[in-house]
Amino acid sequence: MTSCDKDCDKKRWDSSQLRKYDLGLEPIPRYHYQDPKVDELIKKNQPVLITGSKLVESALQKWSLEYLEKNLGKSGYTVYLSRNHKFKYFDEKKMLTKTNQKGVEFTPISKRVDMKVSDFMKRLKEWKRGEERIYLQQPLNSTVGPSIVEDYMKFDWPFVTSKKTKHNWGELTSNVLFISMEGNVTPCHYDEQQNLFAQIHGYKRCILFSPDQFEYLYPHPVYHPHDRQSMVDFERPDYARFPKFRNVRGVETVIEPGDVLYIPKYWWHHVESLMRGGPTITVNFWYKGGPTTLEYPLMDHQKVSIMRNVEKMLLEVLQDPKEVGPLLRSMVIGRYT
Ligand SMILES: CCC[C@@H](CC(=O)O)C(=O)C(=O)O
Ligand SMILES: [Zn+2]
Repeated sequence: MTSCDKDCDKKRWDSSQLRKYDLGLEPIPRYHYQDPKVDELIKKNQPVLITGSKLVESALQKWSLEYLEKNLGKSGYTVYLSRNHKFKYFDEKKMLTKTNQKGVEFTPISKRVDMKVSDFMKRLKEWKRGEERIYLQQPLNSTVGPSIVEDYMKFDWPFVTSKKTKHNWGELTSNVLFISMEGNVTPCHYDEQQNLFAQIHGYKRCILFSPDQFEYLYPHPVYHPHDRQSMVDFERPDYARFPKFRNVRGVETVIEPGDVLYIPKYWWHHVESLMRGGPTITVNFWYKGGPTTLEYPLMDHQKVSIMRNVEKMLLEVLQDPKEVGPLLRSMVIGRYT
C-alpha cells in the first residue's frame, strides 16, 4: 500500500515507514463524510475511513505540541512507558484478583505513570534510542485549559451526534487524547465500544480484523489483565502455539490529519504511529454500544459477547482458571466437535 491512493503529487509517507507483518490485508474503504456509503457501512458494523469531515477541524491547525503544552493544564496526565515500542494495554484491576493470585504471574511490558505535560514534552523531544518509549493517553476532562475547552466545543458535534442517533449508539463515554512517539504500536485488541477515531497530527496505520476472526487471534482469557488483547506477537508469531493465526484476514488504512476512522465495537485493531513520521496526535470518541436485540442469525460480535459471559460465569463458579480448560474440553471434545 502506498500513500498515493489519494493524490500522488504530495508524498506524505511511504511503505518503508510501515512495520512488516505476514498478514493478508485489504484496504479499508474510504468515503467522503457526505457520501451515503458511510452510514451504509456503519449500519453494518463495518469499518470505514471518513474523509473531509470537520469533526476536529478546530484542532487541526492549532494542536501542535507547543500549543498543547501551553494549554493542556498543569495536572498530571496518564502516560505509559514501555521498554520496547509496544504498548499492550493491561487492566490493573485484574492484576490482583484472587484467581490471578493462583500462580498466574503477570508483569506488564509497559507501565502507567502520572506525568506533567511539560515533562512529557521534554522527554519526547530529548528521547534517545534505547530509552523507554512514552505514550500519553489521557481522557479530556475539566483540567484542560480554557483554549482547549474552546477548541473542544468547536468540534463538529452535530456530525458525531448524528452518527450516535442514526445508529442507535449509547452515550459518549470519553474522548481520549493520544500523543504518541513515532513508531509506537498499540498491539491488536478489541474494545466493547463504538469508536470514531479522529486524527489530528501525523500518520497512523490501522489494521482491523472482524469479530469472526476471534479464533485466529487468540485473546488472553477474560480474567487476565490483558483481557481483550491478542496473545499473538505480530512481529514474531508463534505458529506452534497459535496455528490458526495463519488464516487471519484483515483490512488496513493509514489515517491522516482530518481523517476519521470508524472502528466498530468488538472489531480487532492494531494501531501504529508511522516510523520516522514524527509524533502523532489523535482524539477518539468512545460510545457505549446500543441496546442489543437478539435477532437470528446472531452477529459475530454477539457471539464474542456470549463467549465472554461463559468464561466469566465458569471462573465465578470454578474459582481456579486452571479448571476452566479441562471442563470445557470434556464438555466439547467428541460431543460438539
Ligand atoms: C489505548 C487505546 C489506543 C488506541 C489506538 C492508538 O491510537 O494507539 C485504541 O486502541 C482505541 O482508540 O481504541
Ligand atoms: Zn482500542
